Amino acid sequence: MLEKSIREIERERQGLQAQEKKLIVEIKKSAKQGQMVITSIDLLLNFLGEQCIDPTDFDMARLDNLRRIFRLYKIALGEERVAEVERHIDCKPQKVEWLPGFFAIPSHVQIAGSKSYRDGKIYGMDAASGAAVMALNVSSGDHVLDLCAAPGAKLCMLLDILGDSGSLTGVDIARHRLAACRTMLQKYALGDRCRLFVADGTLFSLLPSEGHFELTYANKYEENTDIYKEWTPKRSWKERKRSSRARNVSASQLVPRAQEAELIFYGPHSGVVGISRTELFQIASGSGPFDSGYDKVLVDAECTHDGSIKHIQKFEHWGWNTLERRVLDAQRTDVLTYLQLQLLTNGFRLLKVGGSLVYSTCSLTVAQNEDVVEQFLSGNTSAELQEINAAAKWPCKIGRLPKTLRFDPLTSQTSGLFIAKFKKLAL
Ligand SMILES: C[S@@+](CC[C@H](N)C(=O)[O-])C[C@H]1O[C@@H](n2cnc3c(N)ncnc32)[C@H](O)[C@@H]1O
Repeated sequence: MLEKSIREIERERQGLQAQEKKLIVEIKKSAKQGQMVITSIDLLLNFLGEQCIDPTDFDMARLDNLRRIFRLYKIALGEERVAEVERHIDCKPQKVEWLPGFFAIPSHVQIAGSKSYRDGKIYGMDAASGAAVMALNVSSGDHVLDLCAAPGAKLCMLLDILGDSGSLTGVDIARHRLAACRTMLQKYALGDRCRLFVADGTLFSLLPSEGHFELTYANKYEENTDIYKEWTPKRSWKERKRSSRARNVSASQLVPRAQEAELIFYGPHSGVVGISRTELFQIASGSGPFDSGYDKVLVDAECTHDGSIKHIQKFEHWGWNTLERRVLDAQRTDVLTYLQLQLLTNGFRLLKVGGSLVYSTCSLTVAQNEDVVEQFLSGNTSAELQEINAAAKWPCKIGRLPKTLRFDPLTSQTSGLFIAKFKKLAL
């Protein structure tokens, strides 16, 4: 009975896909014949055509059939667990050969209801996003900053790679999104070396806590309210009041100041436990360079998400008429490119000399990618674009600037993503 209805649903889905495909072909034909049937899908095709994707190849039905990708959590524990996942999702996952720990399954197979997912053994993550993390080349002991961290797929992968040394600081301006990120850390038990701040990444100024501070007997047991004890979801009344005061101040201004970064989570080995509030909130002032900056910085910037298949597919529910406002609006793009440049500049300011930064967006527009990179390079003489060595084996294209990379659904069988990597030189 159940099997029959699943089959029916699948048939219906395929029917809808075929209809949609026909519609797109018709739109293209009409446009070619000069009958101006301009619809939002057409606008999207034109928009993508002006960027990197050939609109004659771009078809929604094909995107819908792209494989679903998941990452095996704690791959160091062995890939034999794939057999267990296979039992739980009732489908044989295929290894993504160019990206360790990543597996592909057909798009109709859902992982969210499976036992492997519920038990925190796998999480859904696009392979291009995995590539952005790999490009950063994080090694054990690194102090890493993720400046636009929520909802946290890249943050989790970074922590997984980091293992049991170093630290990770996750920052995001959206409290509810960062709270979801905290839930994810707890689900996957990855939070040991992580601290999360609600803050504006364009102003964030806290350097990594090197974690030299041990929680002494005295400050563990004495009533010293200025020293961070082990994190507990139930915060003291005093602490709740302090953060609500900070929130009110930030709400009354347009953006929070760096000092108003609000700590919403920290693990026992994140360098927070045992230090005082004054020590934690020491501000990196000026434009650097700082000896004590971060070894690696990820700026996975806010963007129009036009390369994200998941995002574009949401317009089927939101209505294609909202596309112009949400994706194609030139004014919104201007605001975003300004934000992207500010995020990149501040992330780079907090980077150690010799350290690396990865800038990525899931937009395919030149304005949000190569143009931002060019502007940034022209104002930062200590920044050098770096070759991403691992990319030699990746199914992606070179961007419009040498050494930058572009993933797109057709070339890479992934969501769209732009990646650029920089090194900070001593001047
Ligand atoms: C593309 S998403 C990041 C995705 C995330 N890296 C991941 O892998 O799950 C961009 C994020 O930037 C955040 N954001 C937007 N403006 C920001 C700002 N000024 N400072 C910090 N984060 C910001 C958004 O709230 C959003 O969560």
